[in-house]
Amino acid sequence: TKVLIYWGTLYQVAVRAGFLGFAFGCGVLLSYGQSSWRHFGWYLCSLTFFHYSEYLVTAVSNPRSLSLDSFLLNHSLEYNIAAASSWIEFTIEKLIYPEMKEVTWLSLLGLAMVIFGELLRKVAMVTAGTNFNHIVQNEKADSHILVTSGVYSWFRHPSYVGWFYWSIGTQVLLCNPVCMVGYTLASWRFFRERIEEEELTLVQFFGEDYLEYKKVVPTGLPFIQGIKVEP
Ligand SMILES: C[S@@+](CC[C@H](N)C(=O)[O-])C[C@H]1O[C@@H](n2cnc3c(N)ncnc32)[C@H](O)[C@@H]1O
Repeated sequence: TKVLIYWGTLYQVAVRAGFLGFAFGCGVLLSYGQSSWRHFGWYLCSLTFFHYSEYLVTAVSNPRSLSLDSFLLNHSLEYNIAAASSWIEFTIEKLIYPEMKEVTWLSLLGLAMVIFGELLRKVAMVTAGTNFNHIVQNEKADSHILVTSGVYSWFRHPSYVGWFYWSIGTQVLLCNPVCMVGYTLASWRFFRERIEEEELTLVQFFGEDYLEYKKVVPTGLPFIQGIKVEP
């Protein structure tokens, strides 16, 4: 007998979505159990929800840019190392000093940061619509317009602000002191560089309009000013 197997893109999407849903379910079980891994359950839910919703919101707000990469699961080697480091830190500290992982108020603060960051990022994606692309565009599409409304009137980079606080929030949630510091430094440096590159292209695309916008609206990230322009 012949068996037809479909290995196309939709299958690949389903595998990732199914895996994220399964891991999210494990997170829910851990969260509601009485085990001391409860806060790790919250973390697992936060992480898998983030990656799943990146795909979902891209599908809704900018479907033409949708691809397997929209899950952001293969962001970078550094991103994967950061994730693995936080699991290792959590496990080691939990073995040596279990009380450290039971600081519920700190985990709740982390969860609040995660929810705030997640919401801000997704609101930014929806607000920018087709102007939002996971891959920073080097050439201006005809349809690309400058977005300055809603959360873009608070910050020039609301989705990066959201992701920044989300990432630190995951480590506050896990009560991981080493990764809290590490994530803050690594995310800050990553976004400082990313914003400079991105604003270089945005000034090329929108000229005076972007410079005016830049005068009025801050980046949203602490101590990051964006590109410097000669007067
Ligand atoms: C991953 S999105 C991030 C957008 C923005 N930096 C943020 O944090 O919300 C990157 C794309 O957004 C575009 N972009 C950034 N700011 C924009 C704005 N104010 N209006 C329109 N497009 C923008 C860039 O050209 C780039 O292709």
